[in-house]
Amino acid sequence: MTGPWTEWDHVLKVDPDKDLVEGETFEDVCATGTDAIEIGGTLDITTEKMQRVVDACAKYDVPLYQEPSNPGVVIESDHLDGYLIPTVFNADSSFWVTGAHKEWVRIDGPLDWERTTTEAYIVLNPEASVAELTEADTEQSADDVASFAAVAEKMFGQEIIYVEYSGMFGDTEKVAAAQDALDDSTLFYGGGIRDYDAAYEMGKHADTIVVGDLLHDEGVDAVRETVEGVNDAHAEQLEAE
Ligand SMILES: CC(C)=CCC/C(C)=C/CC/C(C)=C/CC/C(C)=C/COP(=O)(O)OP(=O)(O)O
Ligand SMILES: O=P(O)(O)OC[C@@H](O)CO
Ligand SMILES: [Mg+2]
Repeated sequence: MTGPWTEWDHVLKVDPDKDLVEGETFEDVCATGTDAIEIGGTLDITTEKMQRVVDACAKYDVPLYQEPSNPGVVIESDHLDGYLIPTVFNADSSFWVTGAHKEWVRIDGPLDWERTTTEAYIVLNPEASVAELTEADTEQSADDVASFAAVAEKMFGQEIIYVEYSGMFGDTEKVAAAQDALDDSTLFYGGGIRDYDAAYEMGKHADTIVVGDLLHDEGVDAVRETVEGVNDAHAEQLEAE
């Protein structure tokens, strides 16, 4: 099974707990050229905040995905193309690998399986809320990261492997190592992409870059530059092939 993410170069992650830059609208957000919008964050997320973003983006044609940080914030909406559900491969407790998921299925199942896909996270910035929450073991060498990626694809059949540096620009060597370890899965990279050059640089290693805080801090023009950065990196790779 292959999903639409195999075609994505750029994902914009909208945090429903954070404001847009003054004067900007969700219409502007949907017109940045991003391939998909993922709605989620670690802290202070509610169904009301989720719903507000989904409703605001509904009439534009960019694909919309919810990325819930816990089962309690999942919303049902025809406007959503699907649900991207994190599972944190280097979390301290199995709760963040399969436990929260089991509770979700127990309480709300059977789920909308057709529209539900997991993302195998490898969390690498110890300062990020997501690392603190899941008590992730962020001390991972390039070899470790590559091995996690291989386990996720080959043993657990994960379609999306997500190297997560939320809040900081990561180590390109580790992202490249993850890419080398994968055959078919899509490699997402997220964290600290703030301009064209950072998007271009990570675009050389990742299949898809995820841009988050920049939208809330700098706004849509800065996001559009990151779309250009990753698109240029991928176009050059195609030419070189
Ligand atoms: C079973 C269900 C429905 C959910 C569980 C999903 C899991 C395992 C969540 C744990 C990891 C997590 C909280 C992912 C949320 C997405 C994410 C990484 C958002 C970015 O987080 P940060 O940038 O660290 O947080 P803030 O921006 O909110 O500070
Ligand atoms: O907010 P930033 O640092 O862009 O990170 C993006 C995303 O990977 C967060 O989950
Ligand atoms: Mg964040």
